[in-house]
Amino acid sequence: MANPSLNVASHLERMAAQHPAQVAIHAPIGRVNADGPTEHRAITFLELNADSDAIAHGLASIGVVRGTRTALMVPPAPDFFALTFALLKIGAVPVFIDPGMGVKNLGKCLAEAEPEAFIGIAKAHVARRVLGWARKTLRTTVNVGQWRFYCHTSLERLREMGRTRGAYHIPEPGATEPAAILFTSGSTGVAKGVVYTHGIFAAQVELLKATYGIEPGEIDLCTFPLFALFGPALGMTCVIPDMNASRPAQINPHKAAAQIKQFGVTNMFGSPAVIRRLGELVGEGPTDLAGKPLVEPTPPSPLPEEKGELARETAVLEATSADNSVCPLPEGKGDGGGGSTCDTRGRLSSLRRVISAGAPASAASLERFVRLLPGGVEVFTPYGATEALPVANIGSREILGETRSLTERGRGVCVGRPVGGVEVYVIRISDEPIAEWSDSLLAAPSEVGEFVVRGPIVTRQYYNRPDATKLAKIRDPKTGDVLHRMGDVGYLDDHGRLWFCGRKSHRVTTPHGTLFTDMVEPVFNRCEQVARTALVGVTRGGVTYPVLCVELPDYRALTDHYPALKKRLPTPEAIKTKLRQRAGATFHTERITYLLHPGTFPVDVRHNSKIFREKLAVWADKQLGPKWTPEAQA
Ligand SMILES: Nc1ncnc2c1ncn2[C@@H]1O[C@H](COP(=O)(O)OP(=O)(O)OP(=O)(O)O)[C@@H](O)[C@H]1O
Repeated sequence: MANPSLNVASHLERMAAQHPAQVAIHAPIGRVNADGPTEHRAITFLELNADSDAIAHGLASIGVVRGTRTALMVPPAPDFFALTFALLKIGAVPVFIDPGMGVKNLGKCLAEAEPEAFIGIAKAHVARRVLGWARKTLRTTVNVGQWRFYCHTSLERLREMGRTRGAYHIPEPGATEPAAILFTSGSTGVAKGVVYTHGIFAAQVELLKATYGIEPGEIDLCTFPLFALFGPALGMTCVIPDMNASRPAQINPHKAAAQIKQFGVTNMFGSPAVIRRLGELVGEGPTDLAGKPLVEPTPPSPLPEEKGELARETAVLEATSADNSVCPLPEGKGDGGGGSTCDTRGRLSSLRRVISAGAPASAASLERFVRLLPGGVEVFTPYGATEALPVANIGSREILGETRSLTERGRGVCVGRPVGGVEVYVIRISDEPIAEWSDSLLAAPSEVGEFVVRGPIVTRQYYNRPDATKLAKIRDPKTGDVLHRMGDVGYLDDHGRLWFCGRKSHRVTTPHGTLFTDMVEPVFNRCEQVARTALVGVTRGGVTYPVLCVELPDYRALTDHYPALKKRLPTPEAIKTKLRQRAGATFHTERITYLLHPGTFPVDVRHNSKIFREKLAVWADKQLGPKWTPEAQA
């Protein structure tokens, strides 16, 4: 007996049968108007389902069949949804790669994924042909458009071929049958292709529904392409934003707000970069890349005053977390040049929840953004990775009201409690493969170790990367389960909450102990004289020393906003004095050397937040010179 519910595409079929007239997609016609409504094309569930059926028939007749790996390079517009569901219905294996990772890496990923078919817009085909992407394995190419464009066929032709053939019969998928290959963002090396099975997609849909209480009929502004698939599967109407999906940090917040208001959007999936940009709607001037408002720099203050500063911040925090129902905009900052929409007309009052995934979200940007939301509405920041998502969940109320102040004291970043059905263990840190699970691997309670995840959302392997698979997976001989090593370090607290302390590969092992990036950097990041910091290790004579690279606020934006400040910017020495004061207040940050970085840090293009610490370590090493040691410097 077929089990269609295991195939995510069967949710679309069900919605088309039960709610045929409900809109599945609102796609803007042309650019979105930032000041008011925009004309959108509405596609109902019935239409989307019929379109994906027609395309599925067309694809099958040109040889794209169950198991055919198919690279899909199409922006998240209606065709993307129809094609994704068509491929899933067939049982073909779509390969999703983020074009934002750059042409060189794209080529490597495509070679590794060995796609047999390639469906893309004309631009993607030009790149494919010029750069020879996947030349060895491709058999079938489809141009997304009216014309063939040197491909075997066009999407329009496929539609014509399948239009009269009715529903596509979805074959029964096995729970472990590959459903898609999704690439990681490649922030610690070349991106890896993660093999998703039908069972994993089905579990993710159920977990997202249960964790966030998402109901059919909700309206979603989907600014995160990976989640675009889940909108229709959860019965939500998807509003397509006017943005480059590979550059979420460039989203125009006013356009997003206009769409939220036009459609009464209730749910938003987004990356932390989107949350930071939407926070600008509060209208209090520019923020740095960590989402902190750029404020007038003050000269370094002595330690006793810092205690007062902490108390002041705590009071502000408490006030914020107690009541976010009133938009605390200062007088006169409402509709100024910044175009604030945070007022009685502009609050994003239809939103019921916001889900920010993919990278750490800074507390500062959450703090700003929640001021745009109705009272009681939270921003959730699920923790997870392409290989296992979601693993844990926490909301902005708990972060801003409690955990943030501990983060700033060096305790790591709280990423919440494991979601239902997912178990998280902490094992002793090792860089070696671990073939079999055993309880003897477990770290001591509260010791920082590597997170290991067990559950229905855990993927079992990377495609074509046996070495990476060996390093990341552990088999449990008792149950046959495959557990995933997150490559992240942290610990569990007494309340069962996970505290993320950084990437395992970014830890700095010194003779005085091991330092973890996310236990060190937040201590310094709250200094207003810095934008972000990044901890790296510099090795001299076999000894590794901790070095803190410091990114300064964007002083140009700051002085544009506060011209009077031009003459009062802090000197490098003043900044270092401030950092030293901070370090002295926390036991594990005392022996650090500071290095001011010119310009912005190298970061991932997608989120603008995953710092390439490997690159910074090389830079720091060069800056300090071969003869440097902290002792010699002193
Ligand atoms: N809520 C969160 N808080 C802190 N970090 C997070 C959160 N969510 C995700 N992350 C970080 O993002 C990582 C997962 O990102 P992703 O799967 O996109 O690939 P990547 O790990 O960045 O890339 P690669 O594995 O290729 O280096 C997690 O392992 C974690 O380090």
